[in-house]
Amino acid sequence: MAPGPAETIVVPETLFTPKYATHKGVYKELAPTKFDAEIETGKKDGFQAAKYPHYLPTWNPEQQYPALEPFEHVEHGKNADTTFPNLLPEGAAVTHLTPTIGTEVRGIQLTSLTSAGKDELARFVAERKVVAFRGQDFADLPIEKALEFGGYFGRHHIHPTSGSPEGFPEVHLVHRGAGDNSVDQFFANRTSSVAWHSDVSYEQQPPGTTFLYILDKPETGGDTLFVDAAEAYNRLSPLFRERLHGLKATHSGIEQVNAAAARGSIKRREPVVNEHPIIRTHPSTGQKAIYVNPQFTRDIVGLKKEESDALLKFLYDHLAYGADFQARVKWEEGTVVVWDNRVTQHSALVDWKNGQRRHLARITPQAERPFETPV
Ligand SMILES: O=C(O)CCC(=O)C(=O)O
Ligand SMILES: [Fe+2]
Repeated sequence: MAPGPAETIVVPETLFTPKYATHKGVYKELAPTKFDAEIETGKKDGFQAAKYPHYLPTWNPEQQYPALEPFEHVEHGKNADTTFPNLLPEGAAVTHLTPTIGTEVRGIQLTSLTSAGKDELARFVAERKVVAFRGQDFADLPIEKALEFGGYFGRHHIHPTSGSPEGFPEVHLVHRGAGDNSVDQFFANRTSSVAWHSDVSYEQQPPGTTFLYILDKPETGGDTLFVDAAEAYNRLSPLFRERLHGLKATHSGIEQVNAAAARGSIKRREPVVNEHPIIRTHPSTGQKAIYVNPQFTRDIVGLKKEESDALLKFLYDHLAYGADFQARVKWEEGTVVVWDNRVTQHSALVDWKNGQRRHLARITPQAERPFETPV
């Protein structure tokens, strides 16, 4: 898909909370060198005894990037062999978790895939929505090699705020709970950790095939939930689908940057707001899927506030309650989970025993600008 004209709105600095103006200064006291030294000497709370210390998160305020430029995305799944001979040769054990979403694969190594195998991977994941590859050596690769693998599927997304391994801002890290009180604290003022979203949907070209791999896990808990947004679309009546066709919604990255600022963290880029179709088409399967999520979608273009809120609430509830088109992935050591952010949403679950570490790394190739095709 050729990218469309650049209509991304870059939000002026003046719209940030006043806190943001001071946070850069405050953050200087946590200059990366001191921070890194604390990690190395194991002094920083929660950073001791990591299995993968080179994957511990750092937030380097010197990582400052210009607005993302449009790029031409190549969808490798498009020309893939849909019998998957290179991805799933004889001997691969394939178990579907549910009829429409979720598959577990054992007996193959992602890192040994040829280009044809990677093309099939993109297509297989688009069809199955989320696939857990067990027994992988991926986490043991040098980070450059892991990025080289992921870079086949699209341009690496650099997250505006998240922690990343030192020197690799293209890797998004999830790290919580190591010897600290953060799991209990999490529930101090909320009742649930469920937060459905499609990653960074505010970007003009949000991610497609996405990789998340486990580095360290709690004894039990910390599963990840996924919902099949294409099946969610299929469940709607033809009349209701018709109402959704042609509508667009805004997706905003402003609040995420503001929240990071409020906790004294970094901003790698100015946040953006983009409009995307509410129903997007997958470029290789041609499936239509609901593409609004409660984390980043703000309003439906052209509707009044109450109308927009009501319609979005219906769609969010429909996705969230759809246990009959959801899958729950349990992490095992050596698991790489690959999902297609264009046709799914997901949520981490913070339900494990306080004090245990949960540590994952995400590689997030960007894909095409979302588009809608006629029915
Ligand atoms: O921690 C998880 O299970 C998922 C976190 C997440 O939303 C992501 O990595 O995109
Ligand atoms: Fe996510």
